[in-house]
Amino acid sequence: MPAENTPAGNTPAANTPSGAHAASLEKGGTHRAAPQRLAQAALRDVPWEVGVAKPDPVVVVENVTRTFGGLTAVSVDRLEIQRGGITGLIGPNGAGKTTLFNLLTGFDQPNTGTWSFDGRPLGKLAPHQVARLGVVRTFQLTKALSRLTVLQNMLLGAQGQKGESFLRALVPGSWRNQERANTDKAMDLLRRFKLDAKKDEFAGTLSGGQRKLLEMARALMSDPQVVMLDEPMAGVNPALTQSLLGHVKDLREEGMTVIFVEHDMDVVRDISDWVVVMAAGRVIAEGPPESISQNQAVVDAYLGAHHDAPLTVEEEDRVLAQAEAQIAAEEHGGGEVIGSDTTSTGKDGR
Ligand SMILES: Nc1ncnc2c1ncn2[C@@H]1O[C@H](COP(=O)(O)OP(=O)(O)OP(=O)(O)O)[C@@H](O)[C@H]1O
Repeated sequence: MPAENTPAGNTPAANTPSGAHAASLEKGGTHRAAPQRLAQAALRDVPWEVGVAKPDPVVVVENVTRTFGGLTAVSVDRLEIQRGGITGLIGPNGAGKTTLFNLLTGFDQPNTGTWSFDGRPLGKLAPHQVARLGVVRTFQLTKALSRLTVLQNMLLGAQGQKGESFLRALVPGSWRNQERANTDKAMDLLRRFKLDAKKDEFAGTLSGGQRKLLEMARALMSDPQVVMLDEPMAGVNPALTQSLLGHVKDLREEGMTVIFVEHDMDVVRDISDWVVVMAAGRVIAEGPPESISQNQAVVDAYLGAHHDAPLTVEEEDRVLAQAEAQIAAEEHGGGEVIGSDTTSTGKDGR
């Protein structure tokens, strides 16, 4: 753990506010701190250390492990998520990011450990109970039901419907009012995500990016406080990526806490207030975006995962000899040479 990494002298450059955000700063001639700046400011003096305490944690994870057979997919000793900020969760393939999301939202059960939302333990709850408390998630592969319309998909995301209650269902008109309110809310969100014109189309006809938007819109039907997005930008075209990024920033502006998994480091740098890095199930680093590329453990984890360390001199010689042997074999028309002969030529040629 990089104990020497401290924020002293490394405070992030203040973001330049833009658009509506800038307008809110200037309203009435006074400078009001927007929520985005509050989360960033609150994290400014937090040391860049794994498991570090946050000034106002909304989610706290303690000693959570999850194994599959002999494989430890998640082993997180302590992780706190700052309220009202955007936390990026990164790490090489198989690091345990999705498994951690599954655990925190009740889609999987751990071997050990506890975690809480606003001080309430969430450990034993089912996904719909976690959602009702205010923690929702989206999935890497969208779960939009392709044989339902866009609007029907939205209505599935509504929580706490009075129609769910048997007693309320006996009160005439009560359920209808709820249904109308849900539809109004769904249409508001669809307008916001520019999907309202598609409300009666089957979700299966939407593009990948539109499905991601639908999934985010549906997650908001339950008025969550914490939104967990699993690779929200994956497979989305560049135009929609900008739109999606804007929507994620909007969630923060509205005071929600966002945790998102992402592989694109430009996206991570652009929108994160804090970045958590996982590798082989563990949190190996955390800090503001600019701290991450300076962290040796992170560099090692990524290089190790991508196998892109430079070749040694011996390896270079061998690869070259193999290539020359292949070319020679093709020139002589002797296809049979490629293979074992090539290998032996490579070895002998050195
Ligand atoms: N249901 C399962 N059964 C067996 N192994 C699993 C299961 N789910 C995940 N794993 C394993 O746990 C490890 C962590 O997987 P996980 O999907 O959480 O990683 P990730 O960081 O989300 O990866 P990616 O970025 O590729 O989505 C991997 O080795 C994976 O193969």
